Amino acid sequence: MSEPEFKAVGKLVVIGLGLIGGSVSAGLRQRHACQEAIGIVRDQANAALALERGVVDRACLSLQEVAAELGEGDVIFVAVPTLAIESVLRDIHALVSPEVTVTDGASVKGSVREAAIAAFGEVPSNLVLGHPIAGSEQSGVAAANPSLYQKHRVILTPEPSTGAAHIARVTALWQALGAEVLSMSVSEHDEVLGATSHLPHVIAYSLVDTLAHDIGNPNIFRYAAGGFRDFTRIASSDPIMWHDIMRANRGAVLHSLDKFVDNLLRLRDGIEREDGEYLLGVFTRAKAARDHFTRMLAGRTLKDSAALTPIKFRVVAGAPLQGRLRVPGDKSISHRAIMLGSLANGKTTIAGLLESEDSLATLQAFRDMGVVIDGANNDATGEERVTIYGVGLHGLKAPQKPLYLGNAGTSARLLSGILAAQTFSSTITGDASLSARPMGRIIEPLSSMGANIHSESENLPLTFAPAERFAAIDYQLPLASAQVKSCLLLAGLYADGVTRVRESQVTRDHTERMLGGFGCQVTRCDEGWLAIDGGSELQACHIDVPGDFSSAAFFIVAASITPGSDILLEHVGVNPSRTGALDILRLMGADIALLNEDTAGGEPVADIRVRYRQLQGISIPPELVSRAIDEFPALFVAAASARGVTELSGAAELRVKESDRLANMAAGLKALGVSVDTHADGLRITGSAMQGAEVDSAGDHRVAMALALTGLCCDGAVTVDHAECIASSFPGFVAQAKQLGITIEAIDC
Ligand SMILES: O=C(O)C1=C[C@@H](OP(=O)(O)O)[C@@H](O)[C@H](O)C1
Ligand SMILES: C=C(OP(=O)(O)O)C(=O)O
Repeated sequence: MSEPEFKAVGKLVVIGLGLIGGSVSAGLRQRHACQEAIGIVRDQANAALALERGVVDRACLSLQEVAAELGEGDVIFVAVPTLAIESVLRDIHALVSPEVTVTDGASVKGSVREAAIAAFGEVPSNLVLGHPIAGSEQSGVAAANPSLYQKHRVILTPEPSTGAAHIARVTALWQALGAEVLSMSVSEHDEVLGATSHLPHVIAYSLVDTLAHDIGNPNIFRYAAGGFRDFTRIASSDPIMWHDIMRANRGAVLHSLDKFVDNLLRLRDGIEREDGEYLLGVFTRAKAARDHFTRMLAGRTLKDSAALTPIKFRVVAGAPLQGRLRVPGDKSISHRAIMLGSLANGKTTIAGLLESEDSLATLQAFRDMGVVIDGANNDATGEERVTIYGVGLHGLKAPQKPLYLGNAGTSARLLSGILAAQTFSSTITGDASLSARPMGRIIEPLSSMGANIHSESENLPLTFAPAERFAAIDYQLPLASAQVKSCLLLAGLYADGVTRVRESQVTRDHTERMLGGFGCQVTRCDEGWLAIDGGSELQACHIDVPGDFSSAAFFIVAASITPGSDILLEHVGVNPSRTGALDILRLMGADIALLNEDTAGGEPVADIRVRYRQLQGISIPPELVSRAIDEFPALFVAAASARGVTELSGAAELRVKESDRLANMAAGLKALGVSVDTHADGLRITGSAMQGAEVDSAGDHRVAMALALTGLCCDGAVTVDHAECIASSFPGFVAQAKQLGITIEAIDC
């Protein structure tokens, strides 16, 4: 490694060369990030070992030997067991200049602060308390590892009086070791660590101790398989250190331990009573939480899409598209299957559920309301299935925290219809994009049913309080929206009387169809009114989710614009209320055939064969707009590669999707040299040759995937920034695009 231009610290003195202290010293030495690393050790044997292993430049038996050499810029790192810290701090107070920065690595911060007050009479401004979250069950200088802190977190707990220069120096020290530095208060730190680190150690020690002593059977360890080994790894940690930690953080550890014992007793009771549902509830909730946590650690989180690992797409024109594949499950149908399965009586199974950020947000929301959802697991045929143990219309439980719906508009609006009618309060939140989307469209009709909804300027967060009365309404939809229609049909399940809704344009009818599958008929009355009876119970069923037409649309356009292409997309949902894009593309001259037409779970499905044919610009018939609403980003790319002009009007809704899709697609296409004029509710695109450039998804999954398609007909590569947002609907987009022969790379930023 090359020598850095400046040293993070001057001289480093580590008092206590165990795993923690030894790794700091070895790491800074290896990175040439300190002038000299000096270890203060107990005895000659440890001194010799530390020197031999290259952990320090110099080893001494007492601080006194080096104290006089130290001044501003130097750092003393205290890494002795927690209960020995006070006497070390007394030595430092007596021997060392207050200009020297002092820090520590103890797991409990409250007791170190008390030790400092006992030793110095206060927490001195040169003492920066810290804790690296990078322990291991190994101990001693022999375990010192220069990379131990790489990509780990270090929590500093500075006091208001701590000197800024000292904090900066300690921060630089940890950053030089590759760690991420966070800051929190002493009490917050001890509470969090009590629950997440100290409690698991108590449990691991206790479990091994129970098996070792109480059962008294030596064979027990001989046959202890993976589970035991994985679970008890930390019971091999240094007993003295953990003895000290438990005593030092007694209050917080007892608090977490009481909660755990209480939960364990309830689990014991559930096992005794053979309460399968309770056991499954605990286990599936725990598995979901643990999987969520694993995803978070991997940087793939159901959180703000800003927290996903950033990627760019790079696409270049290449060979024709060839081959066949099945796109993942339909997003709209997946949301509804989770919702209705949760509200049904009995066990619903779902095959082909979409596992994307949006649908998983819905799934998590119902888990947060006490619904047991298991899977996806392989069934006997090898197919992945999700099982939902429905709680009935009135069985949801109050969530303990706001329901976080990420980027999912469908989830927010449909769920609102359900939450507005519950007897408990709840709040829904979302990422920045979802928080900017209009919610007045559902607040207004739900409020007229009696719902009690609070929001600032009709945006998320929305808070639902129990309604005094919840009554059916007749509602003529003022805009074309399947989400609003579905929200009201779901609310209608809970309302007194018959709820009626009427739409003036066709929108997707998955809710109506699926309610029928759950045994609750939505009646189609005269003059286009849909009616649902309040109090209709839902009966669990099996749902087969077809491939998502909106995801397939990207490949349909890709094959239509790439000369020589011929692809087959299998088992795609072709519900006529969704396939306006097929009509539009056919009007433009596309060669698309539906084969093997069938139904699955009450939805029409087919294999879609697409062959290249030169497209022509058209004026898009207004009656097709609501049936093609999500496919416009892809259709705009078809228009850009077509001969002539394509015009669209009556599509103002595109401005309030995950982003303003008219503006963002126009910006992307213009950057490639296409002539695009936008107006309030549409645009005009003149097909032309395109030049590769860097374009931006604006965090919108459909814009990201549509702009990627432009690379197929550009002269030069197209790079799409902020492409990680595709996880909302189609996490496997790149892999499937490659499978069809598209030359696309996802580049980590
Ligand atoms: O009901 C649904 O599943 C959806 C309806 C449409 O939204 P609007 O109802 O806002 O048009 C669509 O854009 C969205 O992707 C999914
Ligand atoms: C608009 C979309 O979804 P939602 O409204 O559920 O965020 C979409 O997927 O294009």
